Amino acid sequence: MKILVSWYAYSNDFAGNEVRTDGPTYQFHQYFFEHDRHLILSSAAPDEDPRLDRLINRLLLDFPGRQIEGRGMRVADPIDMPDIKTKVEALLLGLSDADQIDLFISPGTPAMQVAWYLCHTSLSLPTRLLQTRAPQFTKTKRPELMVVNTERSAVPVSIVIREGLQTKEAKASATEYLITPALQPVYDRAAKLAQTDRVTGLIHGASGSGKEHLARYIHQQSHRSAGPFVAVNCSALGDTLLESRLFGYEKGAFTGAEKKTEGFFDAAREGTLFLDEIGDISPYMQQTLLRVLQEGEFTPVGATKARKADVRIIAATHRNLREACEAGQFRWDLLYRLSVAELHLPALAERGMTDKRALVEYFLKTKGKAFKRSKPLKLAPVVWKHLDAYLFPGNVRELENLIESLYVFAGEVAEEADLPDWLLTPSTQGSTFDWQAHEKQLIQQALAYFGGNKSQACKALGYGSINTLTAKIAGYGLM
Ligand SMILES: Nc1ncnc2c1ncn2[C@@H]1O[C@H](COP(=O)(O)OP(=O)(O)OP(=O)(O)O)[C@@H](O)[C@H]1O
Repeated sequence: MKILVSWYAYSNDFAGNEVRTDGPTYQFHQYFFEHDRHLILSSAAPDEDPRLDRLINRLLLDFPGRQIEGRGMRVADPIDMPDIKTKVEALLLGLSDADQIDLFISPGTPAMQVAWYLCHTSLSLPTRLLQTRAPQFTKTKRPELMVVNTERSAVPVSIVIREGLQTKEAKASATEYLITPALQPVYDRAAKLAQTDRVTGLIHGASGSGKEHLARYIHQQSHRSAGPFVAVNCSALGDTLLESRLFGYEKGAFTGAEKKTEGFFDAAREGTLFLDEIGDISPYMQQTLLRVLQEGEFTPVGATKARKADVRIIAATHRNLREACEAGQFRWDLLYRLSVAELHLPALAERGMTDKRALVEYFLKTKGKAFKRSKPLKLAPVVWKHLDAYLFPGNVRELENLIESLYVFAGEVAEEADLPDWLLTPSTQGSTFDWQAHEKQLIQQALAYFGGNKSQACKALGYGSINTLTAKIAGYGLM
């Protein structure tokens, strides 16, 4: 899909209240539009710009059948470049499935043009920068279209950003993050998010599935990596404590506030603030946080002046926040603010057998180093079978802890006796291993876990095709 994105020009696209047919937006449609969709941006709040509606209606009237949409970007100050950049970055990330995103840069303020330029050079999205030359400046007396050649323009900031990104790649080395095939799409998305400066991310995933790990990855890949990464578990703190910890407080703000204290927003300045279990915060904190996200400022408890928040927020939750919103427990407007870039981490059982085995190998290696073993621990075949059979409801953390405990208790080779009881299912215990009973039980467990969904069960069990699973289900009389 080919998408065109542009601001509209407040004066050049209008003469009074009338749409100008010699304005840049109209002329683009008249001469150059060959796109599947045009997103026209306005600095007003969504659905609050009658001029934008007028422009779109006129274009649709004169160029019927075109897909043209308006988007209110809520930019309070049209020359506030960092704010504009953050907002268009978020928008562009949401279009990341497009084959081509053409940024028509002629309409808009210089700050808007610079923001387009920076997005084009710093995000690895399929963007092109397009400009038009007005007819009065061309020999043909028709407007001309130009693709801006960014390779030849030497704007230092883009070079700094690119160099910055390269060093960060080296920093987040492959040994810290095991990116298995099932995780690749979510880590790819995370890497794109990392290239933006302040776009907020929302990570969904069950407990122990690696949400904080992924948030750290985004931080380390971003140009904020030189700054701090601060993680806060929101569910562990009540309202008053959470508020004072997040925003800090003034001396005397409440009983026990003996000296002015900085909060996590200060501690994470120029870095990333990870808000874990965001789904558990109270309605009061939801409202407070929404204000901070909207205004980019926070006020320490007891202070009268607000401070600029220079952090990227990544939130995480194990809850389904849409359902929580429907049930009236979470604010839709906060969800929309947080979920500019949503990332879904699969539970370990959904990631399939190959992924699980890769993780076991990975932790055997990394924990071997941590425990200063000359050789990594080996697992007896029967131990592998137990691990295959177990669905790890506690996800990666549970698997990691298990390998650690084996390093503590096992010799050079971990045997069945080294495994904790809870991991041994009755059919897998004992010296004469009954593989068929074991496999039957495994299939039953997987089907129950995935609510009868065969394709998910098939993936978790590591069978090559669903036919294999269907045949086994029939063979074991599990129909
Ligand atoms: N891709 C990965 N590569 C290596 N280690 C990982 C990966 N994902 C998770 N881990 C490890 O698994 C453990 C659990 O991860 P993490 O703490 O990020 O989970 P979480 O989803 O944030 O958990 P919770 O919801 O309970 O806070 C950590 O020790 C982390 O290092």
